[in-house]
Amino acid sequence: MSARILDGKETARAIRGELAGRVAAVRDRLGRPPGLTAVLVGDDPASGIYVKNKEKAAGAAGIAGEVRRLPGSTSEAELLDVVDALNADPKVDGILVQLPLPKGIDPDRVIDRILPAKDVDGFHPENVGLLAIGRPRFASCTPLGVVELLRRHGVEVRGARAVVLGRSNIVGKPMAMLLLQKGSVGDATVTVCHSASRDIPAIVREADLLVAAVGRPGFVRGDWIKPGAVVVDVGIHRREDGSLCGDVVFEEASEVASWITPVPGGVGPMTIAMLLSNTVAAAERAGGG
Ligand SMILES: Nc1nc(=O)c2c([nH]1)NC[C@@H]1CN(c3ccc(C(=O)N[C@@H](CCC(=O)O)C(=O)O)cc3)C=[N+]21
Repeated sequence: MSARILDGKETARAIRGELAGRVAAVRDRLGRPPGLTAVLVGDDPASGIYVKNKEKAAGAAGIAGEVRRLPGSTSEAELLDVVDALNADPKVDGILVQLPLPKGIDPDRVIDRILPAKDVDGFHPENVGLLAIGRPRFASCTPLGVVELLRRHGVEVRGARAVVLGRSNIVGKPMAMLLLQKGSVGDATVTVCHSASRDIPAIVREADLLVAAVGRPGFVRGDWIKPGAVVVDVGIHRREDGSLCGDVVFEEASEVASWITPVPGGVGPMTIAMLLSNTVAAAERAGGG
């Protein structure tokens, strides 16, 4: 193991601490803390754990975090009514509808219904569009967490050849957009690979920065990594023995990379930290601030 660790757990803790002053200022100005409501439909156990982690982290940052748990039998119309009520609630600055949603509910229709100013996940088309044209408001939390993690470790992205594995709307595409942004966190030369890409190992071997978000355990092998490259692993999978692993074979890649994220303790905690940061930003804008 020669790579240095991009410690997401510690960095997320630091960010929560830094948010405290801004949270206090919101309290002074609005007479209430920033408010975040997560909506969880059904009882997917993994989603339940994530939502609980978010609730805990919100509390630690002085944010009023609430989880609205709805039965798996909830209809799309009922969920849209809940979103409407949260849109209209002045104590709620940020709304997150946990994905995936049960079959029969169209996630696009639900996301489109969230007030863009409360869309702290950054999934609403208006927020995606603002990011695409270089005027980011709320960017998707996972990609945002990745660039923040790199920035705080002094990893230079400018001019780097960045390869993103995966083209999802919530990770791959916004990740590419952020790395492409003009300015401090961006200015990379970005390639996005997906299931139809030819010879992915050859493309990855050119990468100074690799972001793996394919959703397949151990997809990226150590001999794909250019010596000295920076490796960010967005994947999270539970092995049969209960332990967690990512999209990258850590034991192999960490022999070659200069920096690498662990799983767990890398991108996951940063995702939650960015959700809190977006919520505080939403509260700062609330009531014309
Ligand atoms: N609307 C919506 N927004 C999301 O941001 C969202 C979502 N839906 N659906 C599910 C995914 C997944 N996700 C994670 C967040 C934190 C960790 C995290 O903190 N992981 C810990 C380990 C947690 C554990 O022990 O299982 C770590 O990597 O160290 C993981 C996954 C957010 N998601």
